[in-house]
Amino acid sequence: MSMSPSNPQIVVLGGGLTGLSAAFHVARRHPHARITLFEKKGRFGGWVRSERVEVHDEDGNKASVVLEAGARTIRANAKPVLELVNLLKLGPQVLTTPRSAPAARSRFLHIPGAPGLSPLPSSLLSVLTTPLGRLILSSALPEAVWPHNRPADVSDESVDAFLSRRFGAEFARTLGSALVHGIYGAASTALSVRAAFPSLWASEERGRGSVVWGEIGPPAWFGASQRKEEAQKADEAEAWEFSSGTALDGKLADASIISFKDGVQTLIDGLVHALEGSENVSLRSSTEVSAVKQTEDFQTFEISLADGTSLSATHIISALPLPALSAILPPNKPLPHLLTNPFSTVTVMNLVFPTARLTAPLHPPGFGYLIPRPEGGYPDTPGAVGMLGVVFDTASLADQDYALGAESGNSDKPYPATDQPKFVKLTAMLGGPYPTQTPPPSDEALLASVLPQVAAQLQTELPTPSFYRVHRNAQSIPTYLVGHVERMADLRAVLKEQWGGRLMVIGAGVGGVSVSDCVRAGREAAREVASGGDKEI
Ligand SMILES: C=Cc1c2[nH]c(c1C)Cc1[nH]c(c(CCC(=O)O)c1C)Cc1[nH]c(c(C)c1CCC(=O)O)Cc1[nH]c(c(C)c1C=C)C2
Repeated sequence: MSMSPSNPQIVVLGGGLTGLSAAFHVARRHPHARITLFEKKGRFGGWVRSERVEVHDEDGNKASVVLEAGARTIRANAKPVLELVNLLKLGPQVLTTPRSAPAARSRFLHIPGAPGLSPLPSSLLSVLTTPLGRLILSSALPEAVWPHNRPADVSDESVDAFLSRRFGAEFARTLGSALVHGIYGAASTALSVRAAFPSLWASEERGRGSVVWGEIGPPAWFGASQRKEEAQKADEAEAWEFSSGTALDGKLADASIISFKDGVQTLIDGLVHALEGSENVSLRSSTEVSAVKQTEDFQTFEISLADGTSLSATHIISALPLPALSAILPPNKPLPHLLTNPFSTVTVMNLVFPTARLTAPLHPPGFGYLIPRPEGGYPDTPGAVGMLGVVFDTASLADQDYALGAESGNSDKPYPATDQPKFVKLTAMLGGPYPTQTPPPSDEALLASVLPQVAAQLQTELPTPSFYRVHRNAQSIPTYLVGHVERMADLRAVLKEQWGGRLMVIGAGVGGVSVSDCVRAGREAAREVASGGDKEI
């Protein structure tokens, strides 16, 4: 079934990054469609939220600093985001971190119970000389000769089970759990490897049982050159609109990650601005949708709003969290699997420290550190605040911040790259799979618990922060449980057969939690609207 050419009315549910991207791409692709986006809250952007705050120290230094509640950086090769940056003309706002910068090269783990930080190897030499390098080597070498050991009836497993099976339990706990903390804020024992790291799963198949060979195997054996060609063709077919003649040119050469002068919220503000300027789009915040139903011939939806009004639509793109979508579907026509996955709650604590009186840097140069699951597992009862990791934000995002006022002698200008900033920002990430106290501790109590932990991990004395902010991102990141890929295929089939492909379900709950995944999902939904739901979500 294809989009009715006469008067398509498209409703987008949810005003986070996915919903806004969907509305933007639909508006571009279908200029004759009427698009209405509903957002329950009073602001757009969902979990993306940047704020600029003024900080000062006791010596009279002042600065303007950007803090993030959610995502803070984006990979420089994230084509859906680069395209959006280009289309929204946000190139001049983009900040880049070069691949050679410590923030791109140096990462650390803090192993619970052991003092300080352990570097993750970033060169061949460090593979041989660091404890984590030796763990990687002593797990990867046997893996390469370990026979195929995936049971024939296993079509998915947890990240922890997968890594333990191939690389051993210590590797899985130390590196696997830390990685999963840093992306999903979840337990690697629960997360599906096929859904979260499909390339690992595929590598095992390509390598005839060995992930290592699947990753690095000789090209002729595994058809690597053919794969590269296929990837290139797929890329061309995508027809990304950002290749040349844009302000991004040059900026991205040698960049590893990007962000924006005023934070990731720039993407949201750019989308909202563009959509508000579109005649065929209506953005409705503070508006709750209470029910949706579809006529039997699949042609029309009736969308009821909490204020008692309603409207009709030919298509719905839902970018709502799956449980929120479940709550507004007709009770006699539920969709499968919307309530299967749990969500993790990640508490984000932004900390800004004054540095003028420090005699040594607050932390080593690098991106930050992740903290693996403790050897004995997560505690059963809430105790000290469970820490997942710390990001050294100033290392990659110093250009967002600038000195203020006469005392600095550097009024309203970005910190010169050579200057030691007078303030350093760090973000502590807490919660996830650790049990939480009810009621949650106050911000002051949380700070009092986190500061000594961070000081011990960094093996330094911390000055009193000039500023801190706590964001409790409740139920923010879905944990794809084992079997997610198959369940989503089932969901797609039902959407096609029982909803005529006119209800599209996208977003972090379905197909990827990164900024790039969200933008890509919105872009693909716009294409799907035209094809009547034949494309895979
Ligand atoms: C609010 C906390 C978040 C945690 N994970 C995410 C958020 C928003 C989502 C996320 N984080 C990363 C990825 C992968 C990105 C990609 O591959 O393109 C995703 C989807 C990686 C990542 N983790 C941390 C940072 C700074 C980054 C880079 C991207 C980003 O800015 O989010 C640090 C970090 N995030 C979390 C924890 C516990 C943590 C620890 C240091 C949870």
